[in-house]
Amino acid sequence: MQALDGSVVAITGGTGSFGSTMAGHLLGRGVRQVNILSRDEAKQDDMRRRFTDERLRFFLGDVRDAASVSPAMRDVDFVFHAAALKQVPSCEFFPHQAVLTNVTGSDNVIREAARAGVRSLVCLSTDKAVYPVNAMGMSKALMEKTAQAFARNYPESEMTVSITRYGNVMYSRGSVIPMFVKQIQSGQPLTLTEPKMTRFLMSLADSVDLVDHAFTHAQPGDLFIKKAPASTVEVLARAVASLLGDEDPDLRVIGIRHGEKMHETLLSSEEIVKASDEGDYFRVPLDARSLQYELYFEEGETRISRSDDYTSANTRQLTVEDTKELLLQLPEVQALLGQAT
Ligand SMILES: O=c1ccn([C@@H]2O[C@H](COP(=O)(O)OP(=O)(O)O[C@H]3O[C@H](CO)[C@@H](O)[C@H](O)[C@H]3O)[C@@H](O)[C@H]2O)c(=O)[nH]1
Repeated sequence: MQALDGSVVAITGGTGSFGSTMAGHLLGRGVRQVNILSRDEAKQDDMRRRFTDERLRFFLGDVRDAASVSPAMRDVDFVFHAAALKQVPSCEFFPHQAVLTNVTGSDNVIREAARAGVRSLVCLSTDKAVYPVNAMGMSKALMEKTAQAFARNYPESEMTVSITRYGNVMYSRGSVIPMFVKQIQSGQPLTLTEPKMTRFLMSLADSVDLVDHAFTHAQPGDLFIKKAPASTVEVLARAVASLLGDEDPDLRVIGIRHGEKMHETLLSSEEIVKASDEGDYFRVPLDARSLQYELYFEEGETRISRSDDYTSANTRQLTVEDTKELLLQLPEVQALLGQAT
């Protein structure tokens, strides 16, 4: 168990919603210093003013440029790698940009962190990396492979690299929940891509817990998944509308967007057979075999057992009432309804 108290943590993409929430959480946990690496000086300035905490240090840089990553890694114990291009439609139109940031950039972060003597690095991934159909998911899948290859190829490294994989984070910037809120507030119909499409729903607080868990429990190359319920897009729209007092919202179906799946997969059946169930989490250990498969043949490594994928269609399905309950736990929804605690 590696304690975070008194340690120095670097967060790539540290001004984004994940990164900045994680920073606030870590400051609360008593870390000595948090290095924020990001590209946008205006967002850094906003964050500096918002936090007014001397333990925050800001580094301008881009994960694509290894030389700009290295200063943020100096004397760092833990790294949370959240920098990414993560909008599905924009990555679909500019896939090579996704490769540069999500694959090459991740490789740079892993190398620079290892070189700087970091103890543990957690990479942030997404359900869209499993059986990927869009460029964002494909690039994140390659990021996962890059992290696992580091663990496999450098077993002597002092650094533990692990991965956390999430479903949709509720109320994240540009996502469908704040969009539904705006549509209701301005009296417009709610636009549904496909009413029966399902998504895993997680809060930002849940995702921070998952990173914390990985920092303190990971073995090299581990992949962690938090179990989560799911709802259909229609249920989500009705729940948001109902919270805002509209029990019979006007729904308009606009059709599936570029690169979208009807249902997401958090864990493939191939991963499930290797995973251990740790209560709130699944943990998938690294397949640490080398390329010399014949060495393992005799030991009968193959353990094939039939299993289903863990998907947003077969996890616990939320009703409108369940979804409302989940939404009411979000600080953004509490603020919206004037119930901030
Ligand atoms: O007008 C709209 C827009 C979206 N949706 C649907 O709502 C769901 C959620 O959409 P959105 O909030 O845009 O999230 P996703 O497209 O699922 O992907 C988001 O969530 C991923 C996992 O958190 C992140 O990795 C991505 O960056 C982010 O775009 C999907 O089923 C969409 O089809 C609608 O019904 N109507």
